[in-house]
Amino acid sequence: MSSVSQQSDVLAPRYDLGGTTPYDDYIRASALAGLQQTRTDDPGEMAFLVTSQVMELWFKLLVHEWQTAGAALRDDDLPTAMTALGRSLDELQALNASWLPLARLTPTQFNAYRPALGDGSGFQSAMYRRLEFVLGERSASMLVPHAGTPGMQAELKQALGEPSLYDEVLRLLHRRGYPIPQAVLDRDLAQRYAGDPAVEQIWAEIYAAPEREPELVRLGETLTDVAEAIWRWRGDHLMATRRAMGAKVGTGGSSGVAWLAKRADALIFPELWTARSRV
Ligand code: HEM
Ligand SMILES: N[C@@H](CC(=O)c1ccccc1NC=O)C(=O)O
Repeated sequence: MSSVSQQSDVLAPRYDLGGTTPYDDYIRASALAGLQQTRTDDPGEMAFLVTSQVMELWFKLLVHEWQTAGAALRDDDLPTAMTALGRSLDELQALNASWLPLARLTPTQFNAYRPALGDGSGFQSAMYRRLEFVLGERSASMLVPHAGTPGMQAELKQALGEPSLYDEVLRLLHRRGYPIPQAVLDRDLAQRYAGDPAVEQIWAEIYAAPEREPELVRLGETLTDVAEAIWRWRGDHLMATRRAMGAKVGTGGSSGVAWLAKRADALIFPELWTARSRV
């Protein structure tokens, strides 16, 4: 019998690193571990704080993936775009799984630390807004809550003027000869894109003959997967909120569940959904 543990040449890791910690130099784990400052003695608050921070990190990574995908589409490099989009689907699954520690909060449990949140609200998350902007969900009014952090606001403002991931998809379709209306190509990038019947028809045609442009069907389906995962994140957020605080007013000043329900209803990349009725 030979198992790895019985081999005499098994090396233990280095213990003496000569006064440096290369892991920490790269991962910055000690800096990260210094960022969990709770405001109450309630043992449940840490789960709220860490889950929110974990989600912020996933938001950041997703923005990175979709920026990578957008830049690759601009270069007509579909393989690089698809690889980044594929990674983002796995990351979205992990993001959505991170609702679990908050999904069953009772109002009593949430109330134990809710007052310590003050006027803070996820509505004020700049990284979430950045994520929505890169997907094409955008409006200038969403810059207003970030006036208190001028650096973040400037970054968001710049993002508002850049093509979204979906804009890059439409431009790619245009370069491939699909008749994307000029008004769609020239539209004000700072506004939310509500969809266009001509673009809907183009997707319907791509889907109706999948053997003609299989990689465009795969792109459409991967974007649909992204849209569905975002819809799930919003739905899970809505249900966690409903369980934790019922119909109370939100710390951000909204009517809470009723406001979230309205936002959770909308689907991103609308034409990829409406086109299905035409195939
Ligand atoms: C028990 C847990 C949570 C509750 C009860 C809750 C509640 C709410 C409520 C009521 C709103 C509406 C705005 C307001 O008036 O405050 C909101 C918005 C928001 N929350 Fe949460 N939330 C929870 C957890 C989280 C977590 C973990 C995140 C992740 C960072 C998050 C991110 C957001 C975002 C991004 C918005 C704005 C959504 C939009 O603009 O459409 N929330 N939340
Ligand atoms: N809007 C929530 C509180 C909330 O979600 C929150 C508050 C402060 C900091 C972060 C929060 N949520 C998620 O990031 C509430 O009304 O209780």
